[in-house]
Formats: sequence, structure tokens, C-alpha cells
Amino acid sequence: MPFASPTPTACLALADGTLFYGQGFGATGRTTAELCFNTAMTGYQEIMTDPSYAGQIVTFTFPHVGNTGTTEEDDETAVPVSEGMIVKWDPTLASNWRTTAELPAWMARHGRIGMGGVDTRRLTRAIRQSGAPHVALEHNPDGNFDIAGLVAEARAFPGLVGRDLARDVSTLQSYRWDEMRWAWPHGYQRQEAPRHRVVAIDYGAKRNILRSLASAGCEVTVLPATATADDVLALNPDGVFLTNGPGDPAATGVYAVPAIREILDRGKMPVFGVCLGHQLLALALGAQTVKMGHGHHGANHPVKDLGTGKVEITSMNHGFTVDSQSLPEGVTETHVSLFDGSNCGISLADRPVFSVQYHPEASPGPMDSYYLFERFAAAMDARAETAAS
Ligand SMILES: NC(=O)CC[C@H](N)C(=O)O
Repeated sequence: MPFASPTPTACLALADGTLFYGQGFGATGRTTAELCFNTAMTGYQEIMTDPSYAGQIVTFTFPHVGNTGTTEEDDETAVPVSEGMIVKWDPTLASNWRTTAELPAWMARHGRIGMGGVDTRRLTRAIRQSGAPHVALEHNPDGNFDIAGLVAEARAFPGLVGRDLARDVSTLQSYRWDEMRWAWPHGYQRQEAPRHRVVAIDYGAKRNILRSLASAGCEVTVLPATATADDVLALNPDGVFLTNGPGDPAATGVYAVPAIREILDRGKMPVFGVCLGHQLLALALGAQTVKMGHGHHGANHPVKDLGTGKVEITSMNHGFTVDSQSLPEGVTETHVSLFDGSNCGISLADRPVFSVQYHPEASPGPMDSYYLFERFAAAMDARAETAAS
């Protein structure tokens, strides 16, 4: 249902001066960000709490947002990280047995601004045509907007290029993770007998990545984004995992790339990276990353595994991409996007070192790509067998 009140209480200003009016919900106030659109039909809470969305506001192309409410069980990190959300209709009342809070109350509690009643198709077209804009969003119940000030704030937003945001969202301390993926009827369960010791470097990790590792038999220790090779190798891991995360990989690479290079040189263990972790691995191997126009954000992105010829439907959330033309000798392109041919995976020919641009942990999205966690575990099994023989 559209909002009953015709008086706008929220305004979105694009840096080019385009304005969208609607109804605010959640927190009041102002925020600035890059604006992207996400086409997933489910999982708005997982999207809002994905640390990779730092510095971004998400336009949801799916119109019915709010209908599953919110539950702490679905948080991908402790608090929402995305700056705000733009939706077509007012948030639907929650109708779900797992709900503990309505979406607007949850947004307000976490200081996040929402705006409904927006022609999200028009907004999405604008993003597709001109690239992800810099925007300012205000929720003001009085409805008095300082339009010139809002546009100026949108123009002053520094953008995501050159921004290291991983350090802001990473854990400050190392910790152990032993919760597995959600499964009916028991929900989340603790792992019992992990087979592989894995260090996950947290550039902004989603919980379901850590759960997926635990479900694949990994005893996971999470280290901060700034962990050195010494910090990682001191734990004597069987494998190293590089997580997803926000911001510009080249900026985070200033400290992450030397650490990853040294891990590759000194520790001969399997390495698996996802999204920002994929981009950082590519940089460490000598490739380059570039900013995309409107990026990939959704849960239905077809990707071809060039090794098997199989197509998997994947969850995606990235605004930068690895330039496949820049991949050096010895680094194989393993996966490509069937939407635009962009790089979606790499591996080393001679060692179990591989990464993907998309999100095999889903949350939200299809489970087609979970095999990658099993491939990582199998590589650690193979290494243990070689060492034993
Ligand atoms: N999900 C991610 O890890 C995103 C990686 C990177 N921040 C990008 O936007 O491309």
C-alpha cells in the first residue's frame, strides 16, 4: 500500500541536482553516501547488515520490503552498516514467525534512515544510465528541506574510490567462530569436530561466510584486517580465508596486499577469497581493480564456471571489479559474469589458491556456490594427506 499521507517527510538529493521525495521511516536526520540498487527479492535485513555496504545507500527494486520484519538471527554483523534504504512502498507489516521487530523500528533503533514512496524504477534507471551517484538523504518529519544544502552535501561526498573502509568495519580483536549455517529444525548449531584450522582475515566479514566455513569443517579464527603475515602464520593454519568487505580494494590493498603476498610466499597452504578478498588476492598476484558504473548487487546473477561449463546463480554485491585483462601469467580466470562478461573468479594453476567475486555464502541468495567452501576444505584434506604420506 502507498503511504496515506501526501506530505513528503524525506528527500533524496543526487549530486546532479535531481530530487526524489517520499516518506521517511526509521531514524530522522541526514546522511550522505553512494547510491546503488539491489535486485534481490528477499533478504533486506542481511543486505542492510552486510559490512560491504559501508558508505552506500541501497535502493531495493523489489517493492515489498518489511514483510518478514527483522530478527537478530538474520544480522550479518552486529549493526546495520548500509547508510540507508530507499523502497517503493511503505514497509509492509511483518508477517513471519521469526520476527522480533518491525523494519522501521529496527532502522530507528540503529540510527538508519529509510525512505518509501519512491519511484524506484525511475531511480534505478538513473543509476543504470549514469553510474552510482553520490547522494544526500534527509528524513525530516516537518517536511522543510534545505534543498540547496542537501545537493551541496551530495556533491561534497568524497565517493568510494580511494577509500579504505575495511579497517572501520573489521574486528578489533581476534576471536574464534564455531556457529554453523542455519538448518531446520534446530537453527544455528555449534560445530563439533572441525578438521581444518582456518584463519579468516576480516575485511568486513559477513557472518554467513564464517558459518559456511564452520559447516565445511573449519575451526575458524578471525583476525583483524590489518593482521600481518606473522600474525596469520603464527596460528599455523591449514588454510587462509580472505573475507568480503567495503570500499576500494586498491586503498585497503596498501596494507592487505603485502600481508597476502607474504602469506602466499611463506605459507604454502590453500587460500580462498570472496569479493573484497578476491579483489585483494588479485592485487597481490599483480592484477588491477577498477570501479564499475553501477556495479552488481542482487541475488540472481548468472556466473559461468569456465572449468566445468556449469552456470551458477549467485548473490553479488560489488562496485569494483578485477580487470581480467590485467591478470598476469599463471593466474587463470575461472569464472565470468554472464551479465557483462566481467571477471568473477581466479585461481593459481599450480596451487590451491582461488577466489570468487560473488558470494557463495548467499544470505541472501541461492546456495548454488556452496561447493566452493567444500573445495577449500578438500584442498586442505589433500594437503594433510600429502604431508602424512
Ligand atoms: N562485497 C564485497 O566484498 C565488496 C567488495 C568491494 N568493496 C566492492 O564494492 O567491489
